[in-house]
Amino acid sequence: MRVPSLATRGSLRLVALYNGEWQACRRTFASTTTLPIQHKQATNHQRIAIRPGTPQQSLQHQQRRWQSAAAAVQETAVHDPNALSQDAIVSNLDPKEAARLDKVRNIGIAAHIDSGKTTATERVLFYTGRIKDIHEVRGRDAVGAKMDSMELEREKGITIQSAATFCDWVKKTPDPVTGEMKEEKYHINLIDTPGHIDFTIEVERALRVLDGAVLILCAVSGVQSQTVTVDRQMRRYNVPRISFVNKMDRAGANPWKAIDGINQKLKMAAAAVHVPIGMEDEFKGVVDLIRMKAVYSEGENGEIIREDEVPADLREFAQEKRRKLIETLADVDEEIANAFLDERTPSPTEIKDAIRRSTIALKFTPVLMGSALADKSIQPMLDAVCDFLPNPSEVENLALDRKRAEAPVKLVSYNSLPFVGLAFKLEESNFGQLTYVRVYQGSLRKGQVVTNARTGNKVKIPRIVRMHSNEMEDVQEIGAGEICAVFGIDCASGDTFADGGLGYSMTSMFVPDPVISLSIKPKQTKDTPNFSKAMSRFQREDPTFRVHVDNESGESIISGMGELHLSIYVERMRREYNVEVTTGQPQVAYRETITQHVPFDHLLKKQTGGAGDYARVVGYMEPTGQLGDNLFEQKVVGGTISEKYLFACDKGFQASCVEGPLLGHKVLGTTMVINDGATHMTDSSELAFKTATQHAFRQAFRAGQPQVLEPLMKTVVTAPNEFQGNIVGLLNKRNAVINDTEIGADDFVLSADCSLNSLFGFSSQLRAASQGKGEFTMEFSHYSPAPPQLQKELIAKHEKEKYKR
Ligand SMILES: Nc1nc2c(ncn2[C@@H]2O[C@H](COP(=O)(O)OP(=O)(O)OP(=O)(O)O)[C@@H](O)[C@H]2O)c(=O)[nH]1
Repeated sequence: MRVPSLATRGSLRLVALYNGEWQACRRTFASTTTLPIQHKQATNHQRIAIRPGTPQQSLQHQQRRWQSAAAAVQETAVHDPNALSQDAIVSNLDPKEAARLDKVRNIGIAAHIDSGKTTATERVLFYTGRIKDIHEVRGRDAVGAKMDSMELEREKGITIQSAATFCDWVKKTPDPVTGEMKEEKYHINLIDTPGHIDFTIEVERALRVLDGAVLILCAVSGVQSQTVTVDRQMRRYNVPRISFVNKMDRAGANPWKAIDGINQKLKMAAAAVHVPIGMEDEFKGVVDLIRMKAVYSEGENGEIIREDEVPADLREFAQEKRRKLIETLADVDEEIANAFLDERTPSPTEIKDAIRRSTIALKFTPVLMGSALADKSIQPMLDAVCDFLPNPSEVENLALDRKRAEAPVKLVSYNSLPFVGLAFKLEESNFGQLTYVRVYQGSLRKGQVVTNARTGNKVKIPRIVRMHSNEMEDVQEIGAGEICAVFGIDCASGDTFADGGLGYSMTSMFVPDPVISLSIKPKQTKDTPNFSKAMSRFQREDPTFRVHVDNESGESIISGMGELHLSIYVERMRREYNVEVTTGQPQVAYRETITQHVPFDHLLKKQTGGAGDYARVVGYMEPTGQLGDNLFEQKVVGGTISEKYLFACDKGFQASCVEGPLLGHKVLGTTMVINDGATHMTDSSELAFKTATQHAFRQAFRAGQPQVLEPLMKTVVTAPNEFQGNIVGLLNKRNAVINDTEIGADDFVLSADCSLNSLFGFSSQLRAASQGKGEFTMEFSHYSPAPPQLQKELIAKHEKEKYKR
């Protein structure tokens, strides 16, 4: 193992623990070393100490030393990742750099459909001075909210694409002793995400790159189906969240039900940090339970925040909820637990610190309350973002070092370290392709040359902008831990960019498989070039939107996450590319599998003059057990088939799985084992073994009691109670399995598993059965055998089409 780097120069000493010894680091500084190398016995692993120079040295001079030292520390980490921890670097950050990062927040707003994400973001932009007026989603002025910039979003009143913006929030806190107001300015990068599951990739990639999130819940509905999905996505990327119960002005608002939902359905410890003052149309503000102060939103747009004593009629209730908050914190935070055991009431600062610690540790979520539409209590939510969500240096981000067998390396949001950034979203704009980049380490400057880790291509960054919905602001440089967009780089969504020498790449986001597809073609052949352009752009921008040409019919098939998803692209094609298209019936992404163990012994033997084809494969096929990935195994003993030919067999198996024998859909949950065979001295070839395997696969598959599988969707229907009978009837007709029904004061929520196939046209029937008041969401759950009659029909139809061709 290499001795870690050692840097000593002037009075700056950088010492690192290595093999149980403290050693000073020497690297770039070796030639100018003026201090002797330090050797100290130490027992404490993972500690790095960087000591500043003497006070006589200029600040700038010291600063440079700090930066070089930190670069050396990271170099040490690269060679011996165990030599230091991120905490060590962070705790030794240049104080100026640490102060900058402390005031940066990268957050996302995510929630179930229509919970008020865009409306809340509009208020955030207004109160931070980014926009001059407030415009509503589906508002009467027909302008639409700032973050819904796409024409279709404004028309439909839904968010389709996530939109990024940034703002500065000046947090005002009274000094606990003097009562004097202290102002702190925070820089917030914010992404508003869509709620519809059809656009789930937008949430996925936003959460991949954000450090914290605001989970919005509706005060009437509480935890809803997509809240559960968003919760899952937040957990996937370890994103700490604060929760905001919105719509407190609505009739039937009940924030305590929402909090129960977070505790029970999301299994996340949650407690209110607010108590509402007034409810429904009497909602005026909140009691801050940490400081025990009433906070009113006043003025025409709630821009004036007035603090007062807690109203007398709420004091007891507020005390009870404060105790509940402390109790919940005691379960997740040791310091509060100790105070609780000592029967001591923790101070407001202790409570605040405990909320911050446990939120960042993903053990707790503080729950705030307000109403975005009624302009109430949004500023306290912004304060909570600053108080409880992490700054970029408090989040662990790893890259894989490809030069060292993909060993994980911790990235540090430090401007002077080599640059590492992740391209998480692509968008076509009037000025060319726009790539959103999260800078994890180092800074990115205009004109800088960076390397795409996937392709190895070097690119020069021609232009950097900060996005404000669809507007942009040019910047020369963007610091570590921030989000920006760059023009003129060719890449795919999820690519890592890094400074030339670094072989780092970051793991990308989770991309769900499409579940629905339809055939599509332009109505007029003259539109074909524009049609192709649109298709390739949409595919580049959205990894859940796929296009392929069907081998048999020659038709273009688009696939995506749901009917709405595909219909939005069809509509965008018309509006943005002037292409009218004809589409076929939506098709379900079926799968095929076998249900029985089948042995095979297949011989391919052809003699057509010259060298022939010879390959014999023997083995068996069987269900893998779960409907997961397919598996190829070779158990050949005695070398009857060489490695090279077995590799060809594997290829043949993989190719067979792409188009199943029943319907031409993908194969799932099938294992093929080859345990014997025969090879001919001259006639065997890789092609012969690949073909023989494909033949054997087809025959064995048909003999293995094959089945057509269809996607089952987790379906959640919400409607007024009086329509429950009608709706249950509708679902029964579709053979849905009803898992749960929750009856509220006005509405009921029904969860069922229903096949995607039987859900086509469901939305219009639901509307008819509930006087337009019912809503439903669906999300892919799992594959399950299709009903036998449907399987027969599908197979017969496929055979007929094959025969026609
Ligand atoms: N009563 C009431 N209505 C609200 C409130 N906040 C938002 N709304 C309304 O709820 C509807 C949905 O609001 P949006 O802000 O578009 O919700 P969203 O979560 O961004 O929607 P999607 O992104 O499409 O999922 C709009 O009609 C808003 O006016 C609120 O605090 N109170």
